[in-house]
Amino acid sequence: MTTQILSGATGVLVLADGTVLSGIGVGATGSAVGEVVFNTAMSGYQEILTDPSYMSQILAFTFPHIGNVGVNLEDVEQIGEAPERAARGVILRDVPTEPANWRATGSLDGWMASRGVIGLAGVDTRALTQLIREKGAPHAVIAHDPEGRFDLEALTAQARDWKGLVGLDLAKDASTTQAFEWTEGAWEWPTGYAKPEAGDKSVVVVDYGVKRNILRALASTGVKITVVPASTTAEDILARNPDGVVLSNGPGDPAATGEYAVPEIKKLLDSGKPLMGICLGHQMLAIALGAKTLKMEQGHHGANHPVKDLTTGKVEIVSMNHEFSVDGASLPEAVVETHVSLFDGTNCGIAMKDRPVFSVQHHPEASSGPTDSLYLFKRFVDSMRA
Ligand SMILES: NC(=O)CC[C@H](N)C(=O)O
Repeated sequence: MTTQILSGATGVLVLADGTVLSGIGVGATGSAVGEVVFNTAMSGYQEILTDPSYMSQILAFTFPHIGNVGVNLEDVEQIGEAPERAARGVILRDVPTEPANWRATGSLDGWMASRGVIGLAGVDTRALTQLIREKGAPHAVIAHDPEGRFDLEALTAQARDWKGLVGLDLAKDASTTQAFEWTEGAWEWPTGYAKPEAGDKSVVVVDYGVKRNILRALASTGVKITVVPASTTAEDILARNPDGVVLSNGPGDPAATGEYAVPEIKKLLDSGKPLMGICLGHQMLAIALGAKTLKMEQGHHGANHPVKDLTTGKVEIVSMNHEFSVDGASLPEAVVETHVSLFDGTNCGIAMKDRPVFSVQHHPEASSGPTDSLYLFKRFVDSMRA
């Protein structure tokens, strides 16, 4: 890969080893440091770019045409007013064209600029993806300057000095600081999927960086939802007398957030209440049960990942976004492995043998991606009603 900046370049990606990719800056100007990951989804860029689990990451889309339909305020966004709680950098093959969609309220470029998301377009994303596949997710700085002034040495040093995601608790920054009731945004349950009916049940969602579509999916079952901060104690959660607890997705290293979250999850387990974990919530539930988590060589980010449900034998195509995973070999006796990735065999789900407690690595709320695993919300709601 090149270490030269092409003439006329207004954006760069500088890796910790000194590799430089240059192209056209889009979105916000300035620079941001993070780990570069690639996402293979072909649609849903607005949902992906507002997923809090991408905090401290720079996202390269493998699909070349991103931004064609612009952005709209009606489609699902995973975060409201806190754009810093998501990916801070985006890498694109093509410069986004003028939006062509009757629902568009603006361009991707303008939306990124207004949210402080720095973009770099016109780079060889296939070569970048191959590099990530060979060497793992590199630490890097993405920078955009309309005048094309880049201090490559300083940017390389910044990338090299960044400590990375291992050991980093980001949930505390992604989480709400106040408990609140979620009353908005139930959607119509898609046809063809048995709709969970929660009746008068209530849940507490522990927000480690929760995607709004998890709340919307739950709201669609009729359940009463209280969202609480990541640092909430089990005592405070149980004092709300919920019928079940959801441990949300979120950014960062599960072992780091687990330092304060896992002792509380253990107490929630002792309460015997139904528990459902998603992604970071899955990883920390596994730690609470005695398993280990690892930084993956190849993370999973996309909307086309095959996962096998080992209890039914069915394969579901799912949305994925993770760089850490539960070490399937470390699962304790009390736990069964319920799902595995058909890409690399990594663990994608667990359940307790004797309690209504389960979790998955993938995203049943989709957003973006297919809805094959929506049944998991039904499994959870049914366990609260049982
Ligand atoms: N989507 C998530 O919750 C991600 C969990 C965790 N931060 C990981 O990268 O593995």
